[in-house]
Amino acid sequence: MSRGKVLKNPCKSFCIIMDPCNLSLDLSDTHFVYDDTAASAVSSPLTPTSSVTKISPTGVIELSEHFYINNKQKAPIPVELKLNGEGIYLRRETGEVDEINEQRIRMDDIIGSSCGPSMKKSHRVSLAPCRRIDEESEVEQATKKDISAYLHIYAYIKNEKHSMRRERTVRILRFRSFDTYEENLKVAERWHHAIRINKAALKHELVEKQLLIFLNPKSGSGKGREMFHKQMAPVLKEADVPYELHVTAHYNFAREYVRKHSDLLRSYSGIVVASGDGLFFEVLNGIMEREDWRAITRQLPLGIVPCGSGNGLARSIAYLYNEPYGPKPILYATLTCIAGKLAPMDLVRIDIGKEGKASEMYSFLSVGWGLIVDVDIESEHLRSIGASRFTFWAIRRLISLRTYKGRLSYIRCDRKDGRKAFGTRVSTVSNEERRLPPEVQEFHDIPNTPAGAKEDDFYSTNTGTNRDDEFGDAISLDHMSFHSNADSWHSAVSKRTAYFSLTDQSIRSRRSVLSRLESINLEYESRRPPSTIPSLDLPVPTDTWHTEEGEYVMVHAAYTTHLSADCFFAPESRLNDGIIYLVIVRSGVGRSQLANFLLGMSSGTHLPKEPNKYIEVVPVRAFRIEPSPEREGIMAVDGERVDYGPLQGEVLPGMIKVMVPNGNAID
Ligand SMILES: Nc1ncnc2c1ncn2[C@@H]1O[C@H](COP(=O)(O)OP(=O)(O)OP(=O)(O)O)[C@@H](O)[C@H]1O
Repeated sequence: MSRGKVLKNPCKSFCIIMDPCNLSLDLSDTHFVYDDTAASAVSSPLTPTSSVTKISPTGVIELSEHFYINNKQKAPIPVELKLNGEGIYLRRETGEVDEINEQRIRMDDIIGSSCGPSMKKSHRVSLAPCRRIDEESEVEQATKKDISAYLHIYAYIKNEKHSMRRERTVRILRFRSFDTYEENLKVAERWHHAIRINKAALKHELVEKQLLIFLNPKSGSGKGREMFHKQMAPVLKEADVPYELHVTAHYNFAREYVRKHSDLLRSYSGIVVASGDGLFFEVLNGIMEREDWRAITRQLPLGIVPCGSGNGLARSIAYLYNEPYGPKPILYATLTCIAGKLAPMDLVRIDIGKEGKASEMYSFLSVGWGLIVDVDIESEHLRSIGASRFTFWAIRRLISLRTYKGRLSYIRCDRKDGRKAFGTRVSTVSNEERRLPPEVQEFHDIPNTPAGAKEDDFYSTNTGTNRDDEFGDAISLDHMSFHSNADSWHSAVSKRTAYFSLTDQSIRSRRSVLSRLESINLEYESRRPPSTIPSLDLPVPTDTWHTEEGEYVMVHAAYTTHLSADCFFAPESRLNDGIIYLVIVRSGVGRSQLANFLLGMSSGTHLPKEPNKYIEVVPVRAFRIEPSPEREGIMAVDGERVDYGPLQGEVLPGMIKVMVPNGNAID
């Protein structure tokens, strides 16, 4: 919202007609409405002669109309109202100079509108779900007493003073220029329709499909249901977003649903998880177990509404788009999920265990070994005391500090090279322009930068545009660098071969071998994303990997900025940077240094600015942890405990699409 003139007399300003910014969605009376007819003219209704409608070449509808703020004490105040693709512009036509006389509400901030007869307070409360409005009797009532039709426009505007808050604002337009309610309703519906069309133009589509929402009634404080009905459902209703709600009945309920549902793409416009990070992990892995995982990850966006205890992903998304998180994270995240904006996000494929006990999973948040996961998992039984369980247990663990021996390997990747390393630049390159190295010529789409173009022209940006080919292209480039001298790389679980390459010796009938290999590659590709690193059974190459052996207090790999709402763990991380931040704390670190590290995690000041012998952060694109078997410990993926033993992770850049707020991502 921008204001044209300095407010000198706020009492007379437009704010008198605003719903009082009530974030808890108490839909209390709005005392003032904009009438399309001045009160003095009601006895002889006027047809609004000033109404103007235009349709721009892009399909955006422009409407303008004069309204009045009727005031018992004073003469009606005329207000000019314009609606276009940018939003709503209001100008109060008054000669007085000591008042605000302009307002703009951005289309991005408007979530929807509704129109109908007067909404009495009791009916407004009925925005809460499960309550039915008897529309006929309402219309009858309205026609008897009030032939006006009302349009409610709902917006959530960033507070100018506290930009880290959004405030609910309702504008009510009253249409009563005509003799009957039906005629007035038609005019109101024209505005309602125009808002819908203009919002859709902003999203570049009119989404008619419904959202699939999973709600974990047990997550966080266990008030998931109540939070949904009080904070999410009213916003979805105001935005007129259709949805199908599934309350999870048990562990893996959501995973099974997304894995088995035959046609997710045709049924839903996106999946929203109203829960903690644990349920998001379930949904993600359910998708990756599907045959059509590639289509789903490209086309079906995932959203999260933080109802859990950790909420690292929701906090990271809000941070990266400079959006408020508290004091109403559920409300703000719901607004994010209906904003219609998507961004690619990296995943990390995790391989665990060897010798017949191998398993794989897809992670979006972190992998932990040592101190942080010990504190998190071991204090699980103290959940009832809330967030202070972490402080309590961290102090305990600082006093009796444990260290773990093991081997750590990784492929280093500088921040500025994160995207480059994976070749995500290539999706704009056509097949004809792609040049292939001799050993794989003709059957792998390995692209190159076209002549004359700068490499940077092809790097993906973090703007959330649709880059459907990102992941596929990333695989191709990696394949080029890793597979040219091998007959095959085995997948980490070693049951399947992820990718085949072709050496000169193996070519007898080039065409037939090529087509056979092509089909094998396609088959495996459809089952799972190809691996670019050796399986856990095989040693890592010494030329591209760095390996060290030692004793560690912890090793934590993070790929979102926040591990939980109050743990700002990897401040440099971006949703789609292709980087895993490996934070290593080595044995020998002083207790005070460690205490400062733990205390600094909430503000992101825990990582040393200068190279440090004991605490180090390394940007990598793949890592392997091999704990020494002599001591048992805890390992966790996205906060969930996994089998203790060898584990490796490899980043899959831009693998899924997530719902993000309107506005630009931070650099
Ligand atoms: N009805 C249910 N009963 C028991 N467990 C469930 C149910 N629904 C989901 N779960 C499981 O509960 C686990 C934790 O859920 P979730 O992550 O949503 O909450 P949380 O642990 O409070 O939050 P966070 O992971 O952010 O700390 C998940 O592994 C999920 O699979």
